[in-house]
Amino acid sequence: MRPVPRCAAQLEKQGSPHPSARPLIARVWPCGPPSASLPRPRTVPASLLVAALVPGSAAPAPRPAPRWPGWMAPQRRGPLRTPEGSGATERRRPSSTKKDRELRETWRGWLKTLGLGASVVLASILIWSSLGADDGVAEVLAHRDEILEGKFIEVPCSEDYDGHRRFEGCTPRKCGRGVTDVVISREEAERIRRVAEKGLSLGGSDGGASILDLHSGALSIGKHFVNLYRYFGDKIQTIFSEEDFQLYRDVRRKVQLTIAEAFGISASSLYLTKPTFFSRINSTEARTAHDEYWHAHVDKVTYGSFDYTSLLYLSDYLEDFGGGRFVFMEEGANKTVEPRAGRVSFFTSGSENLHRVEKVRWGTRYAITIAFTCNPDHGIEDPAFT
Ligand SMILES: O=C(O)CCC(=O)C(=O)O
Ligand SMILES: [Fe+2]
Repeated sequence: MRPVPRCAAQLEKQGSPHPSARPLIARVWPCGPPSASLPRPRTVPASLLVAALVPGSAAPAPRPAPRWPGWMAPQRRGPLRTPEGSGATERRRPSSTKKDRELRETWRGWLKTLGLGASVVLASILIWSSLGADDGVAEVLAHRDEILEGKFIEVPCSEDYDGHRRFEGCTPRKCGRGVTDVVISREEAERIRRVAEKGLSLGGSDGGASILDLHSGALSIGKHFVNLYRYFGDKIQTIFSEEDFQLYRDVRRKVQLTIAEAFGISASSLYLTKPTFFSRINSTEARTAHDEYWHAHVDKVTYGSFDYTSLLYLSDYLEDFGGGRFVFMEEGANKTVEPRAGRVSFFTSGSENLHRVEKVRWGTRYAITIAFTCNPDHGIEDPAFT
């Protein structure tokens, strides 16, 4: 039996003779990290956390082997031990011994304070790294609570586009990433989220990640996918309405204009490409590779036709779900986008924008992936109410 392909690259290798028969979802979630040199998520052993939080709970450090003369030296610095009540030492240096004791007490106090302070700092660092930024996040590009009119950061283009046919005036020469909260209203986001909810309520993955692709009809069900349009036939007309599809078209058009403006290209040179899908992610454990949405990937590698990727978020980070932030991965300085309903995040699809999604820890996260190609041969029509 042939192994189930996990991504476009594996599908190509298997050479499926009927591209339309391929499980579309196999192109949706990436194969895995493209490079072995990617920063690995940092995890903190629980024992370390406990040790840092509870003074004295750390396992005793192994005692160094006795070494002459160092190991014995501290004993000579202290007062000489004499039989109790003999008073020999006191008689010899009474005032200096009292001072010594006071000095030792003071030092002990200082050391205790210092140790406690260090433990608190260490514990804070460990908690922060285990709960929040699980892969060395250094900077938040877009906070959930801020309303960004348009933030754009240019980054040098990778060479990924050279391996594909170039379309001057469209294929990225200027690369980067942008976030805007003013293109799609929260009300529109809520309406489109309801479309996602009703579609996904017809199925849903056994694992934590489900998709619904209104163009191809792919819908996660259990450990598989069905074609919604074939599976539900005419009943689909009672589930979705023409307004739902009109809403998708409006959103797509607005996002297309935003991308064209940000990258200084004509909107008419961009074509919607596949897959375009709603995603619903919760904290249920993954059951198949299709549920593993968190791997770092490059969209141009994963999906092939993508030149510009956009994500429209339909729920709020820390209100509807925890974890699940989008992370642009950069050496030593990852950048996060915290999802917010109505927030559009867009970027050129090459490896200049290697990214991943943090695992969702609680709640449910909804988003739509809408991408554009410069190659008209890879363009698709808007999803339609058939
Ligand atoms: O949902 C997201 O934030 C990102 C999804 C993603 O990376 C993708 O669809 O390729
Ligand atoms: Fe992606």
